Parts: sequence; structure tokens; C-alpha cells
Amino acid sequence: MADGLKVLVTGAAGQIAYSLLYSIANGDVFGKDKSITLVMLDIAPMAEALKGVVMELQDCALPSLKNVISTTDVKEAFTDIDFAILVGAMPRRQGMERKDLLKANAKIFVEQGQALEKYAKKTVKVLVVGNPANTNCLIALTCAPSIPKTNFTCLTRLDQNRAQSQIASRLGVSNDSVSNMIIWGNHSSTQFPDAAHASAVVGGSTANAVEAVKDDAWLNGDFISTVQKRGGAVIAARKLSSAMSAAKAICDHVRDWYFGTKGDKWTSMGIYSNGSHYGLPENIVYSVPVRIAPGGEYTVVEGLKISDFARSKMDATAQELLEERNAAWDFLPT
Ligand SMILES: NC(=O)C1=CN([C@@H]2O[C@H](COP(=O)(O)OP(=O)(O)OC[C@H]3O[C@@H](n4cnc5c(N)ncnc54)[C@H](O)[C@@H]3O)[C@@H](O)[C@H]2O)C=CC1
Ligand SMILES: O=C(O)CCC(=O)C(=O)O
Repeated sequence: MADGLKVLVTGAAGQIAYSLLYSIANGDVFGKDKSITLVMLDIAPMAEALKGVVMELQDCALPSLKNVISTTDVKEAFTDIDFAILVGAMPRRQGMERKDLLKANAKIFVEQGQALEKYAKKTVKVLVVGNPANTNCLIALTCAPSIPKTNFTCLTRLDQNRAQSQIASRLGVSNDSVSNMIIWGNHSSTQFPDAAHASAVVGGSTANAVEAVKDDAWLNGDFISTVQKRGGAVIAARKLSSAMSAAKAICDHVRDWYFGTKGDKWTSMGIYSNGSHYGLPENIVYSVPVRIAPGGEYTVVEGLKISDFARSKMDATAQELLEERNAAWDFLPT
């Protein structure tokens, strides 16, 4: 078995983790030949529940799971990790926007950014899932200045999967027939799901998704708002936020980050904006299309033609991220 990886999942006793841990431990993310040390962090009141999850993982008898460490101690959790999947945070309830969670969750990402700085490998790759994911990611990377900012990403793959599925279902094709969907901006109701550069295989031929759908009113209207509001719709129906689909999207994101994207395909992820792509402001975490080399180095897909409609949507979601950043700065240590 190839050399192992030490992978941390926070919020390990929560509902997303319950759908996620098996896939990581089973080799569905990093490959069956990679032995995994799984580190599971939650808060002290959840220690007993965490024991139950550990027992279940043991009972799966998985060949690739080398070791399980469950802890409520931040130092133990972050020491020498290769990957950090930061899920642990409060989810929103009905009637809230994700940014309303900033006050409750920002301090978690200050503490965990500082822990990454002190205890993790400098090569650690960090995926922030807990909401508001983009701004929590910005907080974490700001608190870990010795780790490259490119090692921090936030999850918008769930939005991408939602958009892909909407287009596939509209065209009556399988989900894997649709590719190169883009999510621009914030994982929030201002995000811009952009089908203009996506392709779809319909009847054996590959076509641009917009040309295949042939319904601009839907693409510029209900398609966008359905994806933007999908998280809220799941909460309204389930009285709990998305978990199974979130866990699947985390696996897709981390797998692509580890193994790379294939050929001409790209994927969307929230990355640190250094001000050099698509006229986006500097110092926010903004979702863009990226191609990823095996091992994890990503490059932003450049040169896409941006319509006036797209520009206004991209700017609106950037504006929201600037406002979130201003609010978040109140929670950073001085
Ligand atoms: N970016 C995205 O696409 C998505 C983000 N989310 C977000 O993911 C987060 C987690 O969601 P769920 O698992 O459904 O919530 P949950 O409430 O079921 O689980 C969260 C877990 O985190 C733990 N936790 C709280 N503070 C912690 C800390 N300081 N360290 C470690 N663990 C801590 C809690 O004790 C709990 O066990 C929420 O903020 C939710 O809004 C959810 C779905 C998609
Ligand atoms: O919408 C929410 O706050 C629930 C979790 C989430 O971020 C999502 O389902 O997209």
C-alpha cells in the first residue's frame, strides 16, 4: 500500500461527516491503495457521539483505514495533517442567510487557522465547508500566514453539481453528459451559476449547453435562482441542511484536488483572489473555474468571454464577499 495520508475532518459527529467519513476511509477519495489515518475533531459535548462513529468505522473493517484518532483537542487534531476538511460549524436554520452565521462561526475559523499555522504540515491542503464558507476560508488563511494561500479552498462543488443536474434534467440526458459548469463567487444566494461555457452530450454529439437548452429565459432566470436557493429549499423540506449531497460534493472536490482534473475539463472552487483574474477584487475567497494538475496545483481557466449579464452577476457576488470580509474583520484577533 502506498504511503499514507493523515486527513482531518472537523464536525466529525455532525450530519455531513456521517455521510462523508465512510467514503474517505474506504478509499473513494484518495484511492484504494492509499492508507488513511483519519482524524476526527468535534467539541467536548459531542465526545460520546464521536465514540459511536469510531465504533462504526471500526466495524466497517476497511482495508485502507490504517488508524482512527477521535479527539476534542485542537492540537492533537491538527498535528502533521496532510488534508483538513473543515466542516464543523453551526448550520443555518430556516429564514437565515448563510452570512448570518458569521458571528457564530468566525471564531471557529480563527482558532483553526491558528492551529493550522502552529501544528499542520506547511504543505497541508485545506477545504472549508462550514458556512459562510468563502469568508470562513478567508479567515482561516489569514490566521495561517506561513501556509501558501493557494492551499486553501472553499466548497462550491455542491452548487456546481446542482447546476449540472438541473441542465442534465432539462435536456433529458445523464448527469455525466454535462461538463464545465461554472459557479462564480460566493456560496450564497448571490452566487452566479454560469452555463455559458458548459457542454452537453446530446444524442451522441457534444454541444454548448446554452445552444442545447435553447431557452435563455430559463437559463437567465429560474435556472440561476433554483441553484442559488437550493440549500434553503432543502432546509425548508428537511428541516435540516443538505448533508448527503454536501458529503458527495466534498468527495468530488477533494478527489479532483488530489488527482487533478482530466483533459479539458475544469471544476469550480472557492480560491483566494489575488486580483489578477477576471477583474475580481483582491483578498476575498471567490469561486472560479480551475484546472488542476495531479498533486494539486491549480490554474484559473483564463480567457472565457464574459457577457455584460455575466459581469453584473459576477460583480454582485464579489460585492457581497467584500461586505462579508468587512464584517469578518471585526472577529479577527488584533
Ligand atoms: N459549503 C457548502 O456547500 C455547505 C456547507 N454546509 C455547512 O457545513 C456546516 C456543517 O453542517 P452539518 O454537518 O449539517 O452540521 P451539524 O450541526 O450536523 O454538525 C456540525 C458539527 O460541528 C461540530 N462543531 C461545532 N463547533 C466545532 C468546533 N469548533 N470544532 C469542531 N467541531 C465543531 C458540532 O458539534 C457538530 O457535531 C454548516 O455550517 C453548514 O451550513 C452544509 C452544506 C453545504
Ligand atoms: O444553505 C445552507 O445554509 C445549508 C447548507 C448549504 O450551504 C447548502 O445546502 O448549500
